[in-house]
Amino acid sequence: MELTLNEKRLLVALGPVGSADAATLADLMDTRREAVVQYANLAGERGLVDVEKHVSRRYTLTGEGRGYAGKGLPERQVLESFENEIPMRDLQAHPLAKIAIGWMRKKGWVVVRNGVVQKTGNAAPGPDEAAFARASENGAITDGEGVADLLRRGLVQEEEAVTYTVSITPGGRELLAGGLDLQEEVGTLTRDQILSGAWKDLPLRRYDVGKLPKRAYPGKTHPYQRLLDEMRRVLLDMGFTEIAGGIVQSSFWNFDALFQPQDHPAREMQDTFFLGERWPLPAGYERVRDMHEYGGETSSTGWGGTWNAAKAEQCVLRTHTTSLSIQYLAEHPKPPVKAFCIGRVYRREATDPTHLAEFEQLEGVVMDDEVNFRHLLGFLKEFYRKMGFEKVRFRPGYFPYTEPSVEPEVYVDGLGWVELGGAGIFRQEVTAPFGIEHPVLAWGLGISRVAMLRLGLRDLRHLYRSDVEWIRDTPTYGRRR
Ligand SMILES: N[C@@H](Cc1ccccc1)C(=O)O
Repeated sequence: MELTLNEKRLLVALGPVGSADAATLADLMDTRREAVVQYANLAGERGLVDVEKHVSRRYTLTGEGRGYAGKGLPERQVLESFENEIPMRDLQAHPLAKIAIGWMRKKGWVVVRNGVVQKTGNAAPGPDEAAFARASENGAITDGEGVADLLRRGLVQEEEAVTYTVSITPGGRELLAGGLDLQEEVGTLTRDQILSGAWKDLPLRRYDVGKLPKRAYPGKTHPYQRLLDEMRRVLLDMGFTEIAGGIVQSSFWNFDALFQPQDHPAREMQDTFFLGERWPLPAGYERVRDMHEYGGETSSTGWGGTWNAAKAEQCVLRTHTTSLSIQYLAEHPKPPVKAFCIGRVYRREATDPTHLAEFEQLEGVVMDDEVNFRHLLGFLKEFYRKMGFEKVRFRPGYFPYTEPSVEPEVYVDGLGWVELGGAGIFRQEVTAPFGIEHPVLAWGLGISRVAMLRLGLRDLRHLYRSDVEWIRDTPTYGRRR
């Protein structure tokens, strides 16, 4: 490709000197330093110049440092403010006392006896003071003894200065010797030039369209958060109300209200995070108790045995968001209800690429006059389709609170069928104690898995890491339909 005019001008400027830093060249060429670096990089790719980057560090006074400039470090100023000794209480009146006293003692300049500060007679300036004096005088210093101390105290700050040296190569010399056509190039065309066809004869500036621009990294939402927002949008668009609730729940709401027997294995210590706290049982809890013990007023026989109120009062980190669904239903026992919740849940699991002790669930309930199992399957299919999963199937499942119960699965290329949660119709053992008389469709979906699949991750843990590279490289896809 042909040289740009700017590269040619760079070679012409470099010819007599051979090598110069970018700032000098910018003066010579009457342009900005950044522009010179850009031209030099272009010419460098063609082997016409060499570009060398130097990074140097220097240390300049901070605002606080400037405040002491010329007067000395606080400990020196305070030390010089009294003769041989002074009562601590008087010394504390000095405006710099707070900073200075510690340093004076640390440096062995003073000792404190019976509330009196006494000079030790030993107060030679250390390398930090010498460095500070140099910085005060010159405004900046290069690295050296004592600088690290000043840096730690926030009296100086590090600054990086980047300079570039550009040198012409033999290839560049040869080209220059052959003579360069320095005709101005045209970077923009006027309407007239286009209409008259004059553009065909103009020396047009050339662009390398194959070249990638410098990447910009504007702030952006975390890919996982974006997916959660997308799911929320899907549910809101389907007419659902969003609900939320605390992470800490009583066992009553997390288990008992859902007809989970008190000796159910999920209620063991190794599956659930139990907390020391207890919550009082809600009014009307007796109906839940009766349901567990003998089926209450329904045809159910319950689980039998004696229901233990103390066990129900014990708090847990919610193991599923179904604990929120049932509370919402208890407060809204009359149809229609369409509610969902996106929330984090906690289980005592050994952590591995597909299991975490905390993850998100998307939970929902639909209650209405005539809703049935087919509506549930239809809803789940539609939700997954909107999330980009076309192939969905249902396997029979079991949950103590639903009958029938299913486990939805989606098909993912390369992985096969992946289980993504549970769903079903609440049993009368769950609904009756709260006076709910209509069918309730319910589901709880593990959405970290969905996100993992959508984002093409192999490890669930990645979602919760602040891996800046990954966040930068993950494109912000448009919404899927
Ligand atoms: N709570 C179940 C999911 C579920 C919710 C609602 C009904 C049925 C199943 C789980 O965490 O796996």
